[in-house]
Amino acid sequence: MKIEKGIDLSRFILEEERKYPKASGTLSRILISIENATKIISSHIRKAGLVDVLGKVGRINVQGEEVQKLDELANNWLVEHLASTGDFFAVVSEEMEKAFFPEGGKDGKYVICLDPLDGSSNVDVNISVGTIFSIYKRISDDDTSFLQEGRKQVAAGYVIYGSSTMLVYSTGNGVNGFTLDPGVGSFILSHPNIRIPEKGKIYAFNESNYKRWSDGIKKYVDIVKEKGYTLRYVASMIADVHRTLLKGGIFAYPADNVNKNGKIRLLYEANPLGFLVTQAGGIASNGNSNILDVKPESLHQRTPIFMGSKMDMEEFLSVTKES
Ligand SMILES: O=P(O)(O)OC[C@H]1O[C@](O)(COP(=O)(O)O)[C@@H](O)[C@@H]1O
Ligand SMILES: [Mg+2]
Ligand SMILES: [Mg+2]
Repeated sequence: MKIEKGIDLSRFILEEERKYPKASGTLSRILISIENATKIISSHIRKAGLVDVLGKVGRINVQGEEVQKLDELANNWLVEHLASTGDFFAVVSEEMEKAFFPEGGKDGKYVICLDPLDGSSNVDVNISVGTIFSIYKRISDDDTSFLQEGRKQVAAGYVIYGSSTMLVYSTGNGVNGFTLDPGVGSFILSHPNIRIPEKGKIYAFNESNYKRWSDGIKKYVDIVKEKGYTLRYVASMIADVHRTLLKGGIFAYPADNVNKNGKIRLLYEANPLGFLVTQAGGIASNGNSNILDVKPESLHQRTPIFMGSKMDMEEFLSVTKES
C-alpha cells in the first residue's frame, strides 16, 4: 500500500498490520486505544478554561512534582482505555509510583510506558503539551519487562496538543504524523515519512541553567550562538522535539550540578522520543552513549538527553568530548 496523505490512522494501523501475516492484531488494538484516549484528552484541553480541569490536585507525585488535574485525568483515561483491551500485561506511568498490572492483562504480550501529560507546567497557560507512549514486548512476569534498552521498543509515539492535535509514531519502519480533524473526529495522515533535516539552525536548551552546566556544554552553546543559531525553548519536551523533528537542530536537557542525572525520564520521555528521532534519521544520546543502548535500572530514572539533526549532534558530541 502506498502511504498517501488523507488516510485515517485506524486504517493506516490495520494496513501496517497486514504487512505481518503472523501479526495477532494486539499491537494495533493497543495503538487504537491510545488514539481513543488521546481524543478525550484533546477535547478537554481544547476547552480547559471552561471545564474544571485546570489547576493542581494538591498531591506530590513520585517525581516530587505537584500533580496537575490534567496529569491525573490523562493518566486515568489512558490506563482505563488500555486496560479495556486486555492486551497489555503492565503499564508504568510518570504519575504512578509502581507498575500497574491490569486484572485482565495476565496473558498480555506487551508492556507500556506513559507520560500522560508532558509539559504540564504549561497547561494552565495554554502552551502546547502532549502525551508520550513507549511499547515493549513482555519478557517476564514482573516489572523487569520495563528494564529493556530503548532499541527494543516495538512502537513509540506522542500526541501533541498544540495549535492542532497531532499523533506522531513509529513501529520501527519510519515515522508518520497524523492530524486530528475535529469535524470528522479522526486522525488523518498529514506528515507521511517524517525525515529530520540533516542540519538545523535552532538550539533548545534551558539557558537559565547555563551556569550549572559542564564546560563542554557551555562551549557548544557559545559556538552555536556565535554561528547565529536561534534559541527556541518551550519547556514542553514534546513541543521542542516535535519542532526539532520537522525543522532540525538540537534539543537538550543536560545534567548539571543540581540535577546530577538531568531532569528527563529515560523510560517515558528520552527513550520514546529518542526512538522517533533515530527513526527519522537523527541521533539521540545521553552525552556518552546512544540513548537507545542504555540499560534502564529503575522505572523513574532520569538521564541527561541530547537529540536532533545528525550533523548538529555530531558537532555537539565532538565539542563536548574534547572539553
Ligand atoms: O522547566 P525546565 O526545568 O526547563 O523543564 C522543562 C522540562 O520538564 C518537562 O516539563 C518535564 O515533563 P513533565 O511535564 O511530564 O513532568 C519537560 O516536558 C520539559 O522539557
Ligand atoms: Mg514529561
Ligand atoms: Mg508528565
